Amino acid sequence: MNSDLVFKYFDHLSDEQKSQFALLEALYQDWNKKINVVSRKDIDELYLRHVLHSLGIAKIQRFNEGSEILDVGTGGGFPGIPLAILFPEVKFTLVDAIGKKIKVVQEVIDGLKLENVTAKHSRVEEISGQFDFIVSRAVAAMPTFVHWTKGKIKKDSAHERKNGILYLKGGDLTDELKEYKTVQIFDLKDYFQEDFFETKKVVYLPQKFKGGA
Ligand SMILES: C[S@@+](CC[C@H](N)C(=O)[O-])C[C@H]1O[C@@H](n2cnc3c(N)ncnc32)[C@H](O)[C@@H]1O
Repeated sequence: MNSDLVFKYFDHLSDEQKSQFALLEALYQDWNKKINVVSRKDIDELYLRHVLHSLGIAKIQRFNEGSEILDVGTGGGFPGIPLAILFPEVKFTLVDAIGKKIKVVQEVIDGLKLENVTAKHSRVEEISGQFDFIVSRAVAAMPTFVHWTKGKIKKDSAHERKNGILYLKGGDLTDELKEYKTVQIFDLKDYFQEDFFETKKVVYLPQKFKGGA
């Protein structure tokens, strides 16, 4: 499996973007040997389980030039790094509480020569500034996540869709999301045909909602 999987679903990429996507495998293989940030099984399927999954957010929301996106609990750089390659005119801040993960993220940023990404070693609660959208995968249940990110979303929207949270989640979310009346759930199987996406979703929570924190 290689970066062709990405090109299958995302055309109109520049040569630079194509080479950045192609370079991800070597960069992660190399860094993962030194600092384990991606499981062995996942590194063999990097383009499916990490890169394409991260880009699922882009199938739901295209970010406008100049907008600012925060990736909370980015780990090895997901979903932030693939999105930053896809949207070179958008400013990304990738934050994680574990320093060695941010070290890998910084190495990948440098290796790809990405100029639109800042990696920060911090808990998200301590991050200042406001963002158009907050993206994430596999960090916390929605109520905790909403609490952590309170006040970090800009009020004025630069997109047709209201600013808010775009969270990659899987499985049955009925219970976790029951208090959020305005939540919208998008099935990634409607966009990607691989079995991996059968249960995968993008959860969109607009900034203002009833019943939340
Ligand atoms: C399961 S990993 C997911 C990593 C990445 N998002 C992915 O999907 O591959 C969860 C990450 O969230 C980070 N994390 C948890 N709570 C956090 C917080 N309050 N602020 C920043 N990072 C946090 C952890 O350090 C860990 O790297």
